[in-house]
Amino acid sequence: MGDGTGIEQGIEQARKTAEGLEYASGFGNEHSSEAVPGALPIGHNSPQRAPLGLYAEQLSGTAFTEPRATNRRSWLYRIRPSAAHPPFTRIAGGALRGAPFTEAVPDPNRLRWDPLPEPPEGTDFLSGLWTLGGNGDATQRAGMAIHLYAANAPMTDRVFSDADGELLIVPERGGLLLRTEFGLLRAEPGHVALIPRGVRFRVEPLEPSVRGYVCENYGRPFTLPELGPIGANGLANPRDFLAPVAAYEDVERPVEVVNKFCGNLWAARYDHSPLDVVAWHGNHVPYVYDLRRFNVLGTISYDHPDPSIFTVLTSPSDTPGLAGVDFVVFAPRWLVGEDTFRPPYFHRNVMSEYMGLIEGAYDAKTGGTGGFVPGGGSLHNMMSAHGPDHETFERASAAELAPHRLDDGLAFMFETRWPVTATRQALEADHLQGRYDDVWQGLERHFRP
Ligand SMILES: O=C(O)Cc1cc(O)ccc1O
Ligand SMILES: [Fe+2]
Repeated sequence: MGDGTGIEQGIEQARKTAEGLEYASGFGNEHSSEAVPGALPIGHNSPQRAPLGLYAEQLSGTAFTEPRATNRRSWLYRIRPSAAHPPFTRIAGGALRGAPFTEAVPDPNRLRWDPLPEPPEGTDFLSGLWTLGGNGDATQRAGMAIHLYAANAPMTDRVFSDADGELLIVPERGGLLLRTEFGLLRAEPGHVALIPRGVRFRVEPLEPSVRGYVCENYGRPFTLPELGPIGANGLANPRDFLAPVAAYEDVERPVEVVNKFCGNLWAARYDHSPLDVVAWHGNHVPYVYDLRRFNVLGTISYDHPDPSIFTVLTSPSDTPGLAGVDFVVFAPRWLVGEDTFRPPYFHRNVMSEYMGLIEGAYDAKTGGTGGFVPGGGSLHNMMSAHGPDHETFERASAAELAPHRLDDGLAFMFETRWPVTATRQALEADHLQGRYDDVWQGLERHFRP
C-alpha cells in the first residue's frame, strides 16, 4: 500500500523509534526522569536557577488543596516555558464536538454504528477525531465525551492538548506512537493510553491507516477502582501502567499548538516545539496499559457478575460508588458458572453504556452477520432495555455448561452516570445501523404456567 511517500517513511521512522521504548512502572507513583544527567533538581522544585539553564514549570491536574490521595501535579524542566507563546486564535474543530451536547435531544433508543469510513489522505489524529456524543459540561469539569478517530498521517509540527479533560485512547486498528511532554509511549491495539488533562502530545501512526476510540473525561482524573473484599491485588494491577521516560525535542521552527478549551479548538504558533521537557517528576503523567494484563475476576460458583468487576479505571463523582465514567474491559476469561445463563443478562441500567470492540466478537452479540464489529460501537442509554441478542439467548440457554474459555474477543465499555446525547453527525451518519432493534426480534414466548 502507499506510494513510497514521506508518510510511509515517517511511519517506518516512528516504528523504529517506538521499538524498545523505556518506561517507568506504576499507576499513581511519584515518578521522576531526566533525559540529560543532572537536569532534575534534587531536593527542591523551583531553584533560583534550574539545572542546565532549564525553566521550571508546574502542571497541575487537581486543585493545589485536594487531599494527598487524589492530588495530581508534575514539575517539568524545559528548554522554554510554555508561557512563551503568541495569542491563541480559534480554529475549526472539524468533526470534534464538546459538552454540553445540545445538537439533538437525548435518545432512549438503542443505537449501533459500523466503523468510521476511511478518512481522506493526509488526515492526522487530531483532524481525524469524530465525536459520537457525550454528557456533562466541560466548563463545569463534569461529564464525558465519546470520540472515534481514523487517521492516516502523522501530526507534523502540530501538537495537541486538552484543557477540557483527560484522554483515554483505545487503538483498535494500527498502533500509535505518542510523543508527549513526558516522553514517548507506544500504544498498540489491545493497549490503552491515558493522556492527562493539559499534557501536550502528538501522534504518529505506526500503520498506514489507524483507527480507534477516545474517552474524554471532563471529571475527576481516572484512578484504579477500590478492591474492597477482593483484597490487595487484582483487576488492573498498578505496576502494569507504564509512564514514559523523559525525551525531548530541541526544535526551533514553527509548531502549531492546538488546545481544546471549553469545547472549541484554539491554536497558537510557537517558534519551537513545546515537547522540550528535559526532565520531570510528579504523578500527573501519561500512561500506557496493556489490557491483556488485566486480571479478570469472576464467578467460580454461579450467576453472572455485574460488569463493574471488569473496571480498569474509574472517574469518581461526588457520590461514592457513582462514577462520572468507568472504563471497563471484557477480556479473555474462563466461564465456569453452574446453572447459569453465562452471557450478559437482559437488563435496564441506570448508567449509560457505550461499548466498542477492539478485536473478535462479544459474547452477548453472537447472532446474525455480526453487527457488533471491531471499530463499531453501541449506545445503550439510561434504562434502555438490552442484553443478549436472540441467537445468543437461544444458544446460551441450551448450552452444556462445561468450563468454557472465552478468548476470541476484546470488548470495552465507557459507562457513565449521565445519559449520553449523540451528536447530529452520529445520528445522521451513513454508518449508523438502521435496524439494530431487530437483534431482539423473535424472542419467543416460553411461558408454561
Ligand atoms: O450491555 C452489555 O453488554 C454490558 C454488560 C455486560 C454484562 O456482563 C452485564 C451487564 C452489562 O450492561
Ligand atoms: Fe448493558
